[in-house]
Amino acid sequence: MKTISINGLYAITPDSDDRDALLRKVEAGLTGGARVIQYRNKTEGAPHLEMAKGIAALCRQFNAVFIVNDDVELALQTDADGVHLGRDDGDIAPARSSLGAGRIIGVSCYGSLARALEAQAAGADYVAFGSMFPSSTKPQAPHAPLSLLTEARQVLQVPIVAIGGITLHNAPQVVDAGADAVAVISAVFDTPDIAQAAQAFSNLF
Ligand SMILES: Cc1ncc(COP(=O)(O)OP(=O)(O)O)c(N)n1
Ligand SMILES: Cc1nc(C(=O)O)sc1CCOP(=O)(O)O
Ligand SMILES: [Mg+2]
Repeated sequence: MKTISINGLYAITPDSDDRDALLRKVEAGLTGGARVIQYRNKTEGAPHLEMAKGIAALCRQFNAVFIVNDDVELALQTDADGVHLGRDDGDIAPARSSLGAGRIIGVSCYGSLARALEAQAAGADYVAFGSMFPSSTKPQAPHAPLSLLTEARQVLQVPIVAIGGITLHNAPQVVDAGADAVAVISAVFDTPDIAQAAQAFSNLF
């Protein structure tokens, strides 16, 4: 049985409507050592079920954790390890009823430690803080300071994920501040050598 843990490189897929191209990218990320893959694809009309099923199979092959963004139903349909929920994606309780105790629920907490404490109390399995740095993927994301990670580390029991504008250059600060995992889109997937980028992030842990 696979041990489910949230640490190391947590790679999040870029928007895409090309299944085969996306799967090649994800495979490269896994080859480089990504420990968690989140299927996040805001492209309308993309073959979401087929893409997510393909990524689920790759994650099984590499013994990595597979998380679906936003969509509890898609997580169930693809036998994902869990789901990631933001403030517009529904509450933890109904997601837990659907997913059961064995699957992961991750929750976006932006710059709010209070939200993270609430999420932990409501049964979240990990929390995410961000945006740590300006993000070209999500330029309007609210900012979370590095000191929040350190503060959160002292009071939370669940793993802490940092997200937003994380690069190979600034990731060491995030890890030193207390993150268990770095969630990255562009600095992994918008690079000419995805496996090499993923390996460099993985080497930080
Ligand atoms: C690991 C992780 N952290 C934060 C987010 C952002 O979630 P959300 O605020 O719901 O925004 P969208 O990703 O849905 O645009 C995430 N997806 N993953
Ligand atoms: C999806 C997402 N959520 C964020 C948050 O702060 O909650 S930042 C973000 C984008 C992350 O992409 P990149 O690694 O390219 O900056
Ligand atoms: Mg969301």
